[in-house]
Amino acid sequence: MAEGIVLVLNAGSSSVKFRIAEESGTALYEGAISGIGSKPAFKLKDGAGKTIPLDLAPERMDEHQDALDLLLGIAAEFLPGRQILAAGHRVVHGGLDFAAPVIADAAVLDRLDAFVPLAPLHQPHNLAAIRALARLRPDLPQVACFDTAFHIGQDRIARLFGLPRALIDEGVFRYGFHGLSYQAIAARMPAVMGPGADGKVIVAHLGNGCSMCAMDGRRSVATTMGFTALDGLVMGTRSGAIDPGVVLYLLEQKGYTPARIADLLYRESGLLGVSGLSNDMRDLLASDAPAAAEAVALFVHRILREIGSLMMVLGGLDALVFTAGIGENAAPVRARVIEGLGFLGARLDGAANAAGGPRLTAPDSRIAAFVIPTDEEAVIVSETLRLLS
Ligand SMILES: Nc1ncnc2c1ncn2[C@@H]1O[C@H](COP(=O)(O)OP(=O)(O)O)[C@@H](O)[C@H]1O
Ligand SMILES: CC(=O)OP(=O)(O)O
Ligand SMILES: [Mg+2]
Repeated sequence: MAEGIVLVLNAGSSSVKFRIAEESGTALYEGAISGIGSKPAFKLKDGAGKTIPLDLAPERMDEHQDALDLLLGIAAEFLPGRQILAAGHRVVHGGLDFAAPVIADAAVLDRLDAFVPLAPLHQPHNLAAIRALARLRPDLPQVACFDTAFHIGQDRIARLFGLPRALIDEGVFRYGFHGLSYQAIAARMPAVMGPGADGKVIVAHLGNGCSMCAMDGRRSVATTMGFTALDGLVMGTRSGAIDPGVVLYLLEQKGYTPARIADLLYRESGLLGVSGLSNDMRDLLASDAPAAAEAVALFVHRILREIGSLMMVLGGLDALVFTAGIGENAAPVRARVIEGLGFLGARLDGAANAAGGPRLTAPDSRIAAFVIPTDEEAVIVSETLRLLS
């Protein structure tokens, strides 16, 4: 009998990234459906990364359900006779309740609804994709894999805010995110870094959302994101950490509504807000506008400040790992971060950095730096199969 396949979905606000994998984990196809709610675009690649030209996308795609319909059609057309065994999903917020992947049945979905306000850019779409697929394929086992789970073993002190105990007791503390990415990196680190992988390492996930994770023995000991994915670094459209007094000022002095403030902090700030130009690091690096340069400078400055903070939690720093869209591709950003650690003995290897690594530092560098491409989808495939077996 032909091997079954696993469908992986990483649903965002207007897009669904997907992978179709063998039971062995080998990727057969992957891609993204973007433009949900407007004009859809469809990208498909084979397992070797080669683009497959397709003219399938309809004129309009109103809902995630339409995207999933399209995806199931693709699976049937390209993999005739293959049975879909399960679907695995990235779910950004699992709160305190979910420390490991679970079968996402109706009762679990109802509990996960509670975290929608804490991850408005992600959680509603993650859950919508699971529900849409459940309507199309009610018998298909669906597994939710959480971005918060990797951080759950952190010391309690690393997770507390200095807030009244009653709020702490109801779960207002630091959860941290990008855990599927950090899990993928932690698994790859020994092959790329050797025994140093088990030392004191800071992983910088710099994508659309940005965070850093301090790892010791490849376990999370602290991270820059907190109760929500707004905290920490400057991101594409999110502010990162700001003085909470700014929120009070907007509410009390400027009459902003909570919804207006949420839009401001999640969608209009970060690189986009500071540059007034774009949320895309490529555009900013190519621009000679002073505000674009300022946005990039702030992005790097905030990374360096947070490295300082995470190093103190680790009690030192052996290595730095860059990953995700900016971390994997933006050599000028990596160079500025590594040069910022020069006083600690970090020595950039400019040619290696320009070539994309994996090692970015000279042999005599006291802190090693690497690029390791992330693979959230691979983690979801293996977790989904593990849960089902
Ligand atoms: N060649 C590049 N140079 C600089 N930045 C890049 C490059 N390629 C991608 N990026 C950045 O990576 C970001 C997307 O990161 P990615 O990890 O794919 O995001 P997500 O998966 O969260 O949507 C883009 O917004 C862009 O700023
Ligand atoms: C949690 C988060 O910020 O995810 P992303 O980077 O995919 O937006
Ligand atoms: Mg991402």
